[in-house]
Amino acid sequence: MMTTNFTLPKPLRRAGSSASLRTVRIVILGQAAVGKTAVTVRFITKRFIGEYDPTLETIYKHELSLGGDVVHFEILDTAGQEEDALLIEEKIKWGDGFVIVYSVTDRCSFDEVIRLCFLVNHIHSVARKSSPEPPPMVIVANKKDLEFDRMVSTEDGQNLSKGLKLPFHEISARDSSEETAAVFHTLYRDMVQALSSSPTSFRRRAVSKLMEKIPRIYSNAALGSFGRSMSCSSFRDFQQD
Ligand SMILES: Nc1nc2c(ncn2[C@@H]2O[C@H](COP(=O)(O)OP(=O)(O)OP(=O)(O)O)[C@@H](O)[C@H]2O)c(=O)[nH]1
Repeated sequence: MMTTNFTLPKPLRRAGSSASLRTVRIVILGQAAVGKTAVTVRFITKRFIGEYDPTLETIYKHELSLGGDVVHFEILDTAGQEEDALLIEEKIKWGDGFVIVYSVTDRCSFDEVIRLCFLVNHIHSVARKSSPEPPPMVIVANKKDLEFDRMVSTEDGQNLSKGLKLPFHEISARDSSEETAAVFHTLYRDMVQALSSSPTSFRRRAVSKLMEKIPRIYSNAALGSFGRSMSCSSFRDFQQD
């Protein structure tokens, strides 16, 4: 299991247990070919794998030790092409936190970020009336290694993130496992903070059966051996009802 020196706010640690287990659901959004799968697989396996099936939509399950907690990530890597509004709504409702990816080599993918952020905020504000705060989100500018093909400056990305009041990471999934992991650590930290300020914000709601049809891959399987099935508690366990 991978470990990191990530520090959690103490009040959220489960009393009496040294390593608690929590489940976080993350949805990766962004236009086609911006590197959503590359970012997800880089985080989970620390490897960069060049080509993937663009149509394959997957939920990756991955366990990681962060600041003394065992965190069970469920990461939905969406297919980037235009799709059914109902389907995207179900996926957004399913998620607790969101990574919105664009490519620095693709101006259209950058323009799409605002629409996706508003869509996430809108769907969550309707679905989770009890929690008025927008859900945790991170903006990711990927492919920064392709400097000669760059169409979106770092400053453009920073200004967008300031305007939307969201964290911003410019990364290369191809070149850096650390930069990629930092995206998920930031999001996880914000999810923990959101939970402490709004304990009902991660209450699970019923989602469509369509979500059950998305294939699941356990990180151990992605690494070449079959993963264990785990029985685990979820973020709900940390709500103080
Ligand atoms: N140079 C470079 N290429 C990258 C990087 N990240 C992804 N790619 C490449 O970009 C292409 C698309 O990557 P994917 O991860 O399949 O993109 P996606 O957003 O999941 O695409 P869809 O599934 O079609 O939505 C592939 O050829 C990757 O190898 C990066 O950081 N640098």
